[in-house]
Amino acid sequence: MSAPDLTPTAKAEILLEALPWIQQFRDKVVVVKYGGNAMVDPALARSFADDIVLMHSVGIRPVVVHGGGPQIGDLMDRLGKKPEFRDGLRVTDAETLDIARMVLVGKVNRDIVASINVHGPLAVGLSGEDAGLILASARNPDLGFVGDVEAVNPAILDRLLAEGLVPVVSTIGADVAGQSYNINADTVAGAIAVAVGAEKIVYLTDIEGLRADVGDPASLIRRTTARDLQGLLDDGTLTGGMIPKVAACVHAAEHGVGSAHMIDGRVPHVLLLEIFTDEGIGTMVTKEPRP
Ligand SMILES: Nc1ncnc2c1ncn2[C@@H]1O[C@H](COP(=O)(O)OP(=O)(O)O)[C@@H](O)[C@H]1O
Ligand SMILES: CC(=O)N[C@@H](CCC(=O)OP(=O)(O)O)C(=O)O
Repeated sequence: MSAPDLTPTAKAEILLEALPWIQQFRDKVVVVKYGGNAMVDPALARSFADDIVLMHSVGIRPVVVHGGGPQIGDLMDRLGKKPEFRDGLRVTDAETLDIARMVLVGKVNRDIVASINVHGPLAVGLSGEDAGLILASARNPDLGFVGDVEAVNPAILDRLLAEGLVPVVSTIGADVAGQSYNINADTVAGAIAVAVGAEKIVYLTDIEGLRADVGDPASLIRRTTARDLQGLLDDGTLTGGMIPKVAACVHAAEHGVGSAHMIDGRVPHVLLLEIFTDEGIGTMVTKEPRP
């Protein structure tokens, strides 16, 4: 049913349903990981920007961490390079690092900042190299310039948030010698959520949530705990891009982030449905079981 079909009372009830959630999340930091697969449609990109601005307008402090895997893949194709992944991570030689940096920092970040700032001067784009935000180290020599998050220095984010701005972070980090690394965006989002003391982290992806059986849409896991997910990671049930995502949810939930969510970024305004409705949406991960 579209909004004009609702009675005035029904419309008011929908708005009122948001009230306790607005109160609960007021002044809290919510990290939103915007996956590359969830940003391919321009209408969805606009609905994402609307949701971030609405969250900000009711006093939530969003931090956007974005991916761009498919967009990096597209430019690699155009340049005649073949993407290769191991356990969900892109093997990154020096040329691929340049491509990832150009696409993430130079294109995807700019597009997100621009779409948020249509609503007012709110978003500031930065990469993990800015103001020492992400100290990286080489993850494994076989993967080339793929980084691990060694440490997050959240000072620049704290300053931007204190100014009422919305940081939009690209996931390139640097080591102490200034060497850049390509870091999986799910991993960075989890580490940033822990470092800024976020109340919640939300992953927008291209599937409705975590499935117990990837081939069976009816097997959506609505609620789970960090411990149960660690079991899935250890027994090899998860594949591809879900591995870093689930590992990051476990890390966040075990290090003080109230809840981690995996939701379907292909659904317009899915962020609002997750944050401001009673039933939520997708998969919720907490440290302890919740009713
Ligand atoms: N158990 C699982 N439940 C849901 N998705 C899974 C699972 N295992 C693997 N996947 C895959 O993970 C994909 C989402 O991860 P990824 O492609 O890295 O997205 P993003 O670009 O949002 O980070 C899904 O489209 C799905 O194909
Ligand atoms: C090391 C590594 O794999 N880095 C990722 C960074 C982008 C990313 O994570 O994007 P999504 O969130 O859209 O998948 C990559 O090169 O694709």
